[in-house]
Amino acid sequence: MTDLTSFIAGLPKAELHVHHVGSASPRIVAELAARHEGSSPVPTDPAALEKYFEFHDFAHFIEVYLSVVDLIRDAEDIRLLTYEIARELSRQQVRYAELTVTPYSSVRRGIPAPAFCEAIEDARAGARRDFGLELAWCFDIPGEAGLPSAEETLRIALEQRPDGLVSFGLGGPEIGVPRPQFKPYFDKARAAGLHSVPHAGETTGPETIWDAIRELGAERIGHGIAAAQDERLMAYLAEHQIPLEVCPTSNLRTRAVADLAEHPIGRLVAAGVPISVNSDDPPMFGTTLEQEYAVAAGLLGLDTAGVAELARDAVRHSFRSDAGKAELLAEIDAYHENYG
Ligand SMILES: O=c1[nH]cnc2c1ncn2[C@@H]1O[C@H](CO)[C@@H](O)[C@H]1O
Repeated sequence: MTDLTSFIAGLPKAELHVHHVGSASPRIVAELAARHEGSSPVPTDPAALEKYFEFHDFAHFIEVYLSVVDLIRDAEDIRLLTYEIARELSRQQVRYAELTVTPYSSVRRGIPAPAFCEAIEDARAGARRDFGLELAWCFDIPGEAGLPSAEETLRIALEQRPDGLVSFGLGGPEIGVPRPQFKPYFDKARAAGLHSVPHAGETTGPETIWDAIRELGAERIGHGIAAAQDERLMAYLAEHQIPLEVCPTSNLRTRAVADLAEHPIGRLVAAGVPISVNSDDPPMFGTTLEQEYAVAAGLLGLDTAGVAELARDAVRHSFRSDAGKAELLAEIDAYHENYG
């Protein structure tokens, strides 16, 4: 282990962009696939699963993602999945995580909204009790399912309003799914006190990010790497301190970027755009949050002080309480001071 790798491993962290089903470990996916063998294309064998998680492009990724979503059939699956995600995050010294969950997908498959919310909240209590990890939820609209899914996601968010819910998002494909159509739903979610965190500029250009800001009131942007193509947008993000949640390996694996060396993270940081580094769908992309910190450190030329600052930025950009932020920032400071 290099010095930087071991520094990253022990560093207390916050994770701001990680998808619920996309965080299912190969063991959990295999277990669920075995339970539903015959009715699902998802392989149960780990080597075959690794191959299944090789994506030709973003559309293929979403197709595979939804086949894994389809394995989750009841509230007990949700509870197990969420608790196991918390275990893995805490293993990486994650103290606070905003998990993007898509209640629409589960409710559509027959899990009632109250049972879904009860299951994630149970796991949240377990994560705090057993792992010292604070979980929060971003309820996202699966863009490919259109306006009915927006309506339903908003309804679930407002009617159930689980304690951990902090934000409202929009995921899935961007091509053919213009952001402005979702404005009424984001308006209502924001009026109810939820933060706005849509995906934008992952697979389409800077105009989608402008739409996310102007129409959806985005306070943070999921991915947003296309901002690097627009100087005026980068200046705007810097001036208004709208952070991007950057997930380098995800962009490589969905082929949003051809090569990590071409990843725009360096240009974004040089332009003063606030960023955090995140893992997105770690097992599906063969990565971890620790690995994303290492990748970012390589691309940005960071030493331990730079990596500690990256971890602080994620805390600062989070929707955690001020007291929670202060506690985690102090923990990062102490770790950095005492290291080595
Ligand atoms: O990188 C990503 N970009 C967009 N959506 C994603 C990504 N990873 C997982 N999802 C998930 O894809 C589903 C279908 O819309 C949603 O559940 C969304 O959360």
